[in-house]
Amino acid sequence: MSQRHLALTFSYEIADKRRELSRQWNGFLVERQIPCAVRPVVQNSWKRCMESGVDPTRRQTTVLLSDEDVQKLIANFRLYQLALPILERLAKQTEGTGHLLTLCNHDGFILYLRGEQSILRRAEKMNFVVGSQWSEETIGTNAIGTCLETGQPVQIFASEHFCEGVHDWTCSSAPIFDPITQNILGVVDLTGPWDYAQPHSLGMVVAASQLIQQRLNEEATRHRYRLIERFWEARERYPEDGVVVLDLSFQVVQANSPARHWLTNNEGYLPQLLYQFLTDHRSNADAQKCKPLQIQTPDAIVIEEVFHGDARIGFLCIIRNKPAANRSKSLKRSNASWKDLVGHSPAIVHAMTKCEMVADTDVPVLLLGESGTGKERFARAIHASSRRRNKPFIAINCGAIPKELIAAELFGYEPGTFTGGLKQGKKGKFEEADGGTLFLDEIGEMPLEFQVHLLRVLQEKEILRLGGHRPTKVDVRIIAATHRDLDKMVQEKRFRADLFYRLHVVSIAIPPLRDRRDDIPLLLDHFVRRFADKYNRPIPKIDPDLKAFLVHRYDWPGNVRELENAVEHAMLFCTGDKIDSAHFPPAIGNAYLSDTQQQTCTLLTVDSKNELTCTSDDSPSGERERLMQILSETNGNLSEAARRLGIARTTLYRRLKKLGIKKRAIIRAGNP
Ligand SMILES: Nc1ncnc2c1ncn2[C@@H]1O[C@H](COP(=O)(O)OP(=O)(O)OP(=O)(O)O)[C@@H](O)[C@H]1O
Repeated sequence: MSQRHLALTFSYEIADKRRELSRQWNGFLVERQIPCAVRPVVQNSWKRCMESGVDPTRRQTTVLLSDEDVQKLIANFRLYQLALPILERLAKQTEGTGHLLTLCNHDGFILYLRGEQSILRRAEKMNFVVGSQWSEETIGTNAIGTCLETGQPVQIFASEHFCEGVHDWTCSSAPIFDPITQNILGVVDLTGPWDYAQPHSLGMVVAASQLIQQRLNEEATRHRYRLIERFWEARERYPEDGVVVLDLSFQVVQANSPARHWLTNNEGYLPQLLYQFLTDHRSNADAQKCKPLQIQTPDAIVIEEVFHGDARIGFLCIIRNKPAANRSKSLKRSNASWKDLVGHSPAIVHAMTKCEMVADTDVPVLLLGESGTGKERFARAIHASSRRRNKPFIAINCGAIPKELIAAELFGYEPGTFTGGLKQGKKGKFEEADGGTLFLDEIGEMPLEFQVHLLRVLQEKEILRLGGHRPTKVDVRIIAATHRDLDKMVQEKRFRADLFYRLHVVSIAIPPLRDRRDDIPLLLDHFVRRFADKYNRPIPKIDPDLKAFLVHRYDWPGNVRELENAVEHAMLFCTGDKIDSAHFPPAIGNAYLSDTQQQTCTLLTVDSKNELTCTSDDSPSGERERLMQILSETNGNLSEAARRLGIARTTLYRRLKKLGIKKRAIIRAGNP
């Protein structure tokens, strides 16, 4: 069903029913003196439901887990055991009120459900049972789903529910947060037939969630103490080595100074190792009821799990006193894929080294940099030097796909899902990239409401095609890129924090060209050779003044892409053996001409005492001193002086000659 069709259905077909229910409900509210205007929280939720195509005529949620899957979720849901005594007590207190008490996980799956049999039977009609999902996406506006979306306690009254099948109910939910990451862990909810509803229900779930939150915080503090205790034990045992303890979200809890030093020099490497450790040695189910595991990595880092009772609570890492920090220096650029990346500036070599260090792992990498700096080039090089190199590299620009199509593009669709869609259905990019790498370019442009779906796929490693019922496992390494400040977007709530942390296990900054001018001559030569080859012609030379301008003074707002296009333009228009400014695109040609004018305005001359002065009236008075200073600093070395002035040596000679500056004046400046 198309968005438009849905919108029409929403507005015409069920509007009457909705109005009738609203009237009854508002009457009920007025009777009890409760304000009854449609609230922004409900309006916003309806908008989200419309946008994600929820069918308002839906009568029940259709996402239901098997008993086995429910047991697995409960086993890994640390909140469950902790909340159980509080929930059991509350269930007793609400007996006879016609309400059902539930605890749901962060995906909105009901894992705990208590209440009277008659109400449970009524609720079954809309699939309100253990294992069913109550996210907004599956069953529209409802307290559980809306609370998960907004992170706020909420009560949703009868016809405020988006889907028809839930109009006879009123529900109240309050969230519980992870004390460390502040992500929502779950939701406590009270649901009952709308005519039994009480505004107090919201207060009750808020009180219950606060009590559970308090238990969680106490537990987190106990875990932190245990981690710090483990740190001190290890510190005494390994006095020569770096010692660091980290919590489950790989945040450093405590580190000694050798470890802090190592962490600064090897930013992002430890989370990558831990991620690899978990992928290689532990499934989630193992994390409980088993013994702590200890391994030593080839670069002499010992990783040991830290347990508290049955539960894993963090990691202890011992960085052996071996110069592991030099590891990056000894790393050889082994693979041909890196040879296509031109650059020898420290900034680019640092980025390449970091990329190569993580290339052969499966950790997600986030590449940060302005447009045209080479992020996709880096992503391809990472893929080509990983063990996935013989599988597909699929790139997708998240900013270039219309919002409505993004789910179909990434997850694919089954036959007959869309009018106008392919008859046989279509694979999404995740399936296309199976076994290989998926490059999510411009990830900052990913619509906020879609981010939760992407996060789920990254966590579950399985996708559900649109219109499909059976999820498909996918094995994909994610590399994402953006020119935006994602940190800031997270603070402004324009990018989900949980997705951000998932994507940026390792983040690598690709510097703009103006911050690595040393690379410009190499890149100019590289592209001149490449286009000479492409257009089958001899290699021309770039005019030295123009080259000096391009290397030292032009700003390159479009970075390497601009440079590449500019050289291709020049190669197309240059027919002789020398490229000059007229062959470059007008923007660069004009910038060069105005730069030359500025340079020649500040003419040098020599006074009667054979000393350098400026003739330009409007030239700054300090100019003379500056030039003398440069000649003095370079000991009269004209090549070096030209380099510092950002002009070609021939230009400096020409000017000196034009101004009649004698060798003697230059030598004097060099030997004051
Ligand atoms: N270090 C490099 N050596 C050689 N070519 C490069 C280098 N960096 C970038 N390029 C070339 O510059 C062009 C732009 O690079 P790329 O598309 O990777 O940039 P980007 O940062 O992904 O840009 P955007 O953010 O706009 O997508 C490409 O043609 C690429 O091959």
